[in-house]
Amino acid sequence: MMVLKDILYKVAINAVVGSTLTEVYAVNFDSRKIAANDLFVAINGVTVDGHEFIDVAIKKGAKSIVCERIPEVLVDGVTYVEVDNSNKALAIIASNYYENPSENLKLVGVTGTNGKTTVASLLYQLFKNAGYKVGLLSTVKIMVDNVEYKATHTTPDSLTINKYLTEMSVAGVEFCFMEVSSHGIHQYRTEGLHFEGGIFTNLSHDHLDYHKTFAEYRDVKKKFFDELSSKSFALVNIDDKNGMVMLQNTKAKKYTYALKEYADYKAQILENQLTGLLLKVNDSEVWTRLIGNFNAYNVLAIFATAELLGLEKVEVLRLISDLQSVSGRFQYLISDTKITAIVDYAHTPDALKNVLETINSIRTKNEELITVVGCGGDRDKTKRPKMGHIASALSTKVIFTNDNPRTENAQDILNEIEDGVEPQNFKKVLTIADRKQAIKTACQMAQPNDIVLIAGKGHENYQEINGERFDFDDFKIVKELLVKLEK
Ligand SMILES: CC(=O)N[C@H]1[C@@H](OP(=O)(O)OP(=O)(O)OC[C@H]2O[C@@H](n3ccc(=O)[nH]c3=O)[C@H](O)[C@@H]2O)O[C@H](CO)[C@@H](O)[C@@H]1O[C@H](C)C(=O)N[C@@H](C)C(=O)N[C@H](CCC(=O)O)C(=O)O
Ligand SMILES: Nc1ncnc2c1ncn2[C@@H]1O[C@H](COP(=O)(O)OP(=O)(O)OP(=O)(O)O)[C@@H](O)[C@H]1O
Ligand SMILES: N[C@H](CCC[C@H](N)C(=O)O)C(=O)O
Ligand SMILES: [Mg+2]
Repeated sequence: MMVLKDILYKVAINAVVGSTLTEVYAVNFDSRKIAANDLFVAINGVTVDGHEFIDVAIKKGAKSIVCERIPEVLVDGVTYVEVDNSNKALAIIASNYYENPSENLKLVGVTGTNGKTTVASLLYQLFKNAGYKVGLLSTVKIMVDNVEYKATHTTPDSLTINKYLTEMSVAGVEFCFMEVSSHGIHQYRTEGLHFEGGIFTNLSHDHLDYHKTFAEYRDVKKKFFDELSSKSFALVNIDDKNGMVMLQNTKAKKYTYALKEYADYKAQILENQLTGLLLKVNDSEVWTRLIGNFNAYNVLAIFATAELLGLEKVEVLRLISDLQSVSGRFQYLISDTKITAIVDYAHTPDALKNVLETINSIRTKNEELITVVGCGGDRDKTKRPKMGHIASALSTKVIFTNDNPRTENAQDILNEIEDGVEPQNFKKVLTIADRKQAIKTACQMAQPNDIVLIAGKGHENYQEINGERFDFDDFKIVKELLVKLEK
């Protein structure tokens, strides 16, 4: 329980009607979850306007309302607080309500189009192996040291973030690594958090349904670095031309990493195999089980972050060589019949291109690369032909199939993917809407030493069709099919 006035500390307020001495039992932004004496924050969302639910919230017992427009008809005994942006206010309220848990641990945010889950999860793993209590907020899962929770978002809402950070701080967690998505920044989910450091992996095409232009998408990411404090570090991939943009206005201490450009942290790929990478990181050699050029960037980011957080270089190198790959990120198995199946979360044109180029750099000419891929519904449509083009150009055979159609017509999505296929590649393409059937066909087509790539869903254990989630796990399915085919 807290007094409204204290919960509103540092919130930019335009107007108040009622008393700020009102007691607040809990904070919520969903009227359906309001209980007696709660504070309801009305948010003008993407689909509906939370202001329409102020009455419902009051009927359910809300005694304080934070909103962008004070309603014309007021209810006695209720305090109304007007702010410019409810999402932003909610984040500051969340920090106040949970007593600023981000200040009790070292919080590092990872942002960029690809590699956030990989970098954050591997940092969690590395610091755990170094003997620390660690937290993780990621697309795949949330970890409060050893306790696992289901993740619903890449970056949860600000109340949820602060709730988990509190749990972490109570559990004695010293370091927390979290993914910071562009939606998260744009909706102020990370506003007001104290970050010890920020990492920028790269920027390429994604979410242009939500952010409209690439410049807007880039500037949202940049805002995260603009808001870091002078005591924090900003670590950016300088081989990506947007790396410098991220550093432009930050007050944080600036560090760069790169494979190509001059940088504070440099890596060179000495060997690139299906079993791992041999890297030269600054002056030291290190072997990692992670596969593919892009993972050289991820490993370098991890090395730099661990050093910036105070770990010894020799120790960090040893820990890097012990890292296990992240579920659904280039996760592979080799069947008894010598077919290699790879499950990867590549769901953007850039990630798909990287994964295919990596496989092509490893496989020999007479081995086929059969790719099974689709695109999610209710998401950026412009990436569909691009992914169709890339998949068909860089594979020897490709089967287009459903990802998560969500509320869209699955066939329309497949048509849009096919639109990107160049005429000379038509002969490589099959379309099998049913994902399981598509994976099965790929496995049946594969000969010994061929590679089957199943891209787009990675760790996901469901397929969402018309708002309903069905059990579906690419890795489990391909594993079972390959075993069956062996018999
Ligand atoms: C498009 C988007 O980002 N939507 C997020 C947004 O919801 P919204 O704006 O649609 O909410 P809304 O339904 O319009 O409702 C507006 C407000 O009215 C309230 N409401 C609504 C109904 C009611 O009866 N009573 C009530 O009070 C709602 O609680 C809400 O506060 O705010 C919600 C609360 O924080 C999020 O859960 C929700 O994420 C949805 C589920 C989602 O799918 N988001 C994806 C796109 C996302 O955020 N992805 C990124 C990762 C992207 C990446 O790959 O990088 C992520 O960080 O997860
Ligand atoms: N540093 C990188 N650069 C380019 N591609 C990468 C990089 N790291 C991983 N990838 C590719 O992108 C895919 C997604 O990786 P990851 O899940 O780590 O990204 P993410 O940023 O967390 O994605 P999301 O936005 O969905 O949370 C991987 O499966 C791999 O194909
Ligand atoms: N975080 C991403 C994941 C996309 C994964 C892909 N399988 C899809 O469903 O589009 C998003 O929500 O856009
Ligand atoms: Mg992620």
